[in-house]
Amino acid sequence: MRNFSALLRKKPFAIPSSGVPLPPGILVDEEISPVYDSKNFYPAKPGEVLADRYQTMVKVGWGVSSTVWLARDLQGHIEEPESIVALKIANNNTSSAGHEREVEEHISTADPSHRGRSLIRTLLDYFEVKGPEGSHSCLVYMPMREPLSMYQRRFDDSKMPLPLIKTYIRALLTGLDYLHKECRTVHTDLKLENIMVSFEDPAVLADFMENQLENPMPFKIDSVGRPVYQSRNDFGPLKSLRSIPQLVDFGLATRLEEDDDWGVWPIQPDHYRAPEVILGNGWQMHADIWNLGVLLWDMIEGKELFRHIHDQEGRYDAKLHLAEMIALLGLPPPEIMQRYQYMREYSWPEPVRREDGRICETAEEYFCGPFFDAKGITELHISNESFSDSHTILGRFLYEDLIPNRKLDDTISFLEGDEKEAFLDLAKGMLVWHPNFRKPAAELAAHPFLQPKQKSA
Ligand SMILES: Nc1ncnc2c1ncn2[C@@H]1O[C@H](COP(=O)(O)OP(=O)(O)OP(=O)(O)O)[C@@H](O)[C@H]1O
Repeated sequence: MRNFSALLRKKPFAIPSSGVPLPPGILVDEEISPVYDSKNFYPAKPGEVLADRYQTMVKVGWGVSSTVWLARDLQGHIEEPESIVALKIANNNTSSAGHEREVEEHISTADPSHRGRSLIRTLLDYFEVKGPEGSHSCLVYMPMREPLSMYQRRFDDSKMPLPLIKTYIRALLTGLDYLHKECRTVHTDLKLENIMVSFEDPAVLADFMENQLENPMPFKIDSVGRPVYQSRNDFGPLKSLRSIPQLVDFGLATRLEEDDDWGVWPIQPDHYRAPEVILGNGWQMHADIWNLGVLLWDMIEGKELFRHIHDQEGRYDAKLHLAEMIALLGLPPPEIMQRYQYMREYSWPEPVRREDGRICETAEEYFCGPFFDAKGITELHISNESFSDSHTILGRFLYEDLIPNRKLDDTISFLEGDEKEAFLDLAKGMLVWHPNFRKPAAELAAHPFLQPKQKSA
């Protein structure tokens, strides 16, 4: 029997394969990465049909081990409106796409009725494509407008309006509530680039795609003959503020099924790293709450909270980071110190390689500890100007001279009065040394600071 719906399927159309050639000497997109190896990337070109279904049109992003393309979905009736998807085409040598797929499939099915699920990017489809040097996993997603880092820059002074920021924070917390409670998954890599914003109006995407046909991407051919296209991801000015944020990139996410499952290896971008990760105390979902707590400054102030975490050569320095945490939050409580001393000797199940190539077996080696005095119980009363109360702790911080004179309350310039107080109250529920005393995502989402203001009659 003939399959009539297949006959009426959308057809690939001619797509100009490239625009202006770029000089071979300049590095384009993924080529910038120090670990770039051309043969690992799929040589995607505009106009090709992958998996007999997706016609690639324009490259919109790249990472160290993937490129991201917008593509027409040819499935569906010829008269149905065009459907555009985003394809993340992974390198042939990476297992992270398989892991990402597994986690995202779990997230899609854990509880489809939860409000937070729609605030997390999930997979639409998955397939493999053969390249000249092996097989590449392709993850298919809804197309999104841009990462939050780019969206922010569309506003004066890169500051989104406060009511909008509040809505976004509430949405991200609702997403995290789903991820933590229902999916028992830790994202581990929350940053503005991993929060993507949806299209506020379908016309934005339609106009962009139209424009690509008239004005194709510049490209170059690299030294081994692979075409490298220069990605385009500027979808132009906002038509409205009707976008919603989604948490993306689950390549490093970790599932912790049981209450006593712990992650021990290093996670999180340097600025957003939770203290339990640096101290080697083991981490769970609460590490994401710290991470988002730090990210609030990027969203509200347009600046990072931690300012003194790099040494003079610009390398991340964990002792500086802990010193700044102490300045902003006071000293860690005794339970954290006890656990730190107890875990210091703990070797990871597998060694971890640092960026500088050193192989490390413990958190202390990795982050260049020790950080606190191990000599029994030491009573230390801090009474310098930067601390209002005195604390009693186990073990002295070994780098007291590095503690900067900063207070959390002074880090906020964008808010005043009651708004500032309410914001700090929210943040102080997230930036807590003891992970168990950080508030869970659902409780934080209901915080008064995040609730829309009632309009007076
Ligand atoms: N659904 C999407 N719609 C539009 N653009 C996207 C989408 N997903 C990703 N991108 C673009 O591609 C870029 C890279 O995507 P993503 O963050 O998923 O990869 P990555 O994790 O950085 O890659 P890698 O794992 O290879 O390092 C994003 O910063 C964004 O610009």
